Amino acid sequence: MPSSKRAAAIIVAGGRGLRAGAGSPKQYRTLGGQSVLARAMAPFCTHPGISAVQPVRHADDATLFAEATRGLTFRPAVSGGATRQQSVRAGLEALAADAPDVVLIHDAARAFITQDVISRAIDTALTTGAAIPVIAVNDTVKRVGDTGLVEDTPNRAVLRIAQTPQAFAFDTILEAHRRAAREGRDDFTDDSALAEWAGLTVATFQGDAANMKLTTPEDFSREEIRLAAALGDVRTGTGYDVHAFGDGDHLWLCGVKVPFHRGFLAHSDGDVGLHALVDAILGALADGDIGSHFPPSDPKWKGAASDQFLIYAVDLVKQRGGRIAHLEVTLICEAPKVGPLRETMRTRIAEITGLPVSRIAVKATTSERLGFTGRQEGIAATAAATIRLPWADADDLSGSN
Ligand SMILES: Nc1ccn([C@@H]2O[C@H](COP(=O)(O)OP(=O)(O)OP(=O)(O)O)[C@@H](O)[C@H]2O)c(=O)n1
Ligand SMILES: C[C@](O)(CO)[C@H](O)COP(=O)(O)O
Repeated sequence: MPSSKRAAAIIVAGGRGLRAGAGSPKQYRTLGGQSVLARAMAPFCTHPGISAVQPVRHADDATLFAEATRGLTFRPAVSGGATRQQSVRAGLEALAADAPDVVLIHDAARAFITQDVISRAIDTALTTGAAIPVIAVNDTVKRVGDTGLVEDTPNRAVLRIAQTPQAFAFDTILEAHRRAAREGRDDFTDDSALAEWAGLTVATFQGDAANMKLTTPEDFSREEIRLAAALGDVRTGTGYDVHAFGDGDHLWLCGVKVPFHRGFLAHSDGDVGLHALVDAILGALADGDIGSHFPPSDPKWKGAASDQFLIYAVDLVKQRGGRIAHLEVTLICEAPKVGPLRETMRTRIAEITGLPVSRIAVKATTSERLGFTGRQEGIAATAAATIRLPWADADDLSGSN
């Protein structure tokens, strides 16, 4: 877009959402933890080609609106009217004092708008003066009469589904809306229809099937399932391990060899930190514990380096198609001091697991000289793992399990 041109966006959120069913108007409901309105507005608020975002809400919705849009930057909302067309005009009038070159008019009910579609809207409107996003009709369409009988079958090759944002030269669409109001025309279901009536030529550009309008309860349940499937099956697991001190001159802690005046009494190398992490991952997988995968009775694991247990647990997650999002371990001991070793330990766990260091937390605490750790008889460790698995089946998602 030429830098001298300004594009603004109007988000119409003044409807009642009656077809979507009971509860708050649909634009204030959440999908995947975020309000429909925020999803619809945020890509405009952060688009570098949009100089101002003008929301239009129902006069009664000030509180719902404020809660749903917290954190976004936009012009003060104005109240809409009884129809979408009236709400659009309220938004246009609010922008008139500082008129942009083009205006994009978008339904708050289209929550899955992308910045690519917004860019196409700006570019096409700047060159044509009026442009709307469309997608092809993939089903055969019938014209059906009042009797329920099919009257004819329009040629679907020339039909398109119109979406928003619909984009226009600002002065032209404002004047068209004012004229429609003067002439008592309040029946246009989109701004393109109003522009066509006013004699404008309307161009089209490629829309996006994902940019559908949330209209019915089924739209909400389908999209909730889709978002949940995309997020995956997020699980957390916790782990705990203890080893007593024995003779020795070093400890293995979180995969790091730490010089110390004691060693661990253990079948393996006794690395409580890695053992707790392994148990946390196995817990998140609901797949037993470290003892069931590496029985202490098996001589194979005598003196074993514990990094192989962690590699094994990470592989189990991969085999299930999952990913580890976060690992954290807390060492509970009076000594050695963990603070100076923290970054080395994080780096070592990152090496073993293949995760970025930023996803690994190593913490430590004393037990205020209380209990076995306070008496320096050994070290305890707790751990937590957050993993993301693909959903196994649709039943999981519908909550019927
Ligand atoms: N008086 C109105 C009516 C609709 N809209 C907005 O226009 C968009 C598209 O309208 P629609 O999907 O029909 O929303 P509602 O009118 O809320 O739904 P319903 O017809 O089911 O009540 C929505 O973002 C809606 O909030 C508006 O700003 N003012
Ligand atoms: C503007 C619109 O979303 C384009 O498809 C549609 O016309 C709105 O229609 P509604 O009857 O207000 O849902």
